Amino acid sequence: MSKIFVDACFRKETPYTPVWMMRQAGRYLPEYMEVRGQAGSFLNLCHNPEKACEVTIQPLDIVGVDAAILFSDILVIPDEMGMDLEFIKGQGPVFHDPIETQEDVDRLICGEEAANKLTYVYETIKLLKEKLPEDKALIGFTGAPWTLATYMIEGQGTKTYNLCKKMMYSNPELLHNILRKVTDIVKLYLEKQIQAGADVVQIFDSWAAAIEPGRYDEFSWKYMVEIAEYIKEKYPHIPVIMFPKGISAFINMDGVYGNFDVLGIDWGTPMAMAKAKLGDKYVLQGNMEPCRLYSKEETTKCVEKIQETMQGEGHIFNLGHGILPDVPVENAIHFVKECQRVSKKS
Ligand SMILES: Cc1c2[nH]c(c1CCC(=O)O)Cc1[nH]c(c(CCC(=O)O)c1C)Cc1[nH]c(c(CCC(=O)O)c1C)Cc1[nH]c(c(C)c1CCC(=O)O)C2
Repeated sequence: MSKIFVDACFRKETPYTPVWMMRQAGRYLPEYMEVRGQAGSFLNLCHNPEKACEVTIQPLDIVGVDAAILFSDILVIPDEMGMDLEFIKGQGPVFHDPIETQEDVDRLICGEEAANKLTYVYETIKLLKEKLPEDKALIGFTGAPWTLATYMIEGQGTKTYNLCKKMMYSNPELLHNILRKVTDIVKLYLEKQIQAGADVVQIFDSWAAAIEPGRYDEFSWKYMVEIAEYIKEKYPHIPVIMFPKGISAFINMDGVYGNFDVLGIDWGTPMAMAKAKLGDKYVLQGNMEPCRLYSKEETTKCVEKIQETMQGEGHIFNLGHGILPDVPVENAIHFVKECQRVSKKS
């Protein structure tokens, strides 16, 4: 049976434009909070294939999205490289011993060895393949090397990225050594997700906009393209989605290149501009401002506007970044229904 989401990634005719939401499995769902409570913590939930499978499926049943995204986190990679991830309430993810020197990089577990430690992710995917309806696609994912490196160097989330940027401008070789190690693991990680059953993969570069546009290729995009091309060469039937958040300047400079299928557009980039520059080359995914979800009227207006721009051609509906924890579930359901309604072909 064909999957509408995979078809749309390859620009094939679909009965309507499929929709999913970044962070769709998460805290806005009371059902998620209940399972997380049973698991004890967010990381325990990631490590428990049965429960991770359950929360992956929740938004399909409750909100009606057209694809599932594996429940995990981008930071399980540095965790398994030996960096010891902790999620601290009110603070977010923390690595207590961030990377400062080449010796720190040399200590990291790399390649196959690190990728093989992520067995709980592959087990979750295998379980999901048994449980998901045949017409729903399963999206596997990873963080982009740059976004992962920001946490590995800063030790936590940051507003200024000063430690990363100090390294970028004063010791770029060290930064490239980190990016190289992470890239090599990510290639294997995505490959193993595909072998376990992922139908599509997305690379999240959430902190792309921290890099000045003229240096974005050098420190992030070229590594993302290397990963995408590794996957496309071996698994051409698997769509690859790139999500470099906040790169309208990069789009404007025609800096987007590479062998992948779908480009995720963040909410700060006008869809019409992305379409004019790249709509012939890539299917575009996005891009409602996630806070529109606080108002059903604003949601409808935005969905209609995106539909008017994209006309159901080479498009996948999504938010322009993740859904926030305090969004009413009924508004998320409204968003999904509206996307399916406005794009339905009669
Ligand atoms: C930067 C980043 C992270 N994680 C992720 C990114 C890239 C995407 C983006 O930009 O939003 C990706 C991610 N994180 C999570 C998923 C699961 C799948 C899905 O999208 O539903 C995915 C794809 C679950 C999660 N990851 C996290 C939660 C909340 C944890 C909880 O239940 O308390 C979930 C559901 C925690 C997390 N994880 C991360 C942070 C900064 C935080 C804490 C901040 C926050 O609380 O939102 C790192």
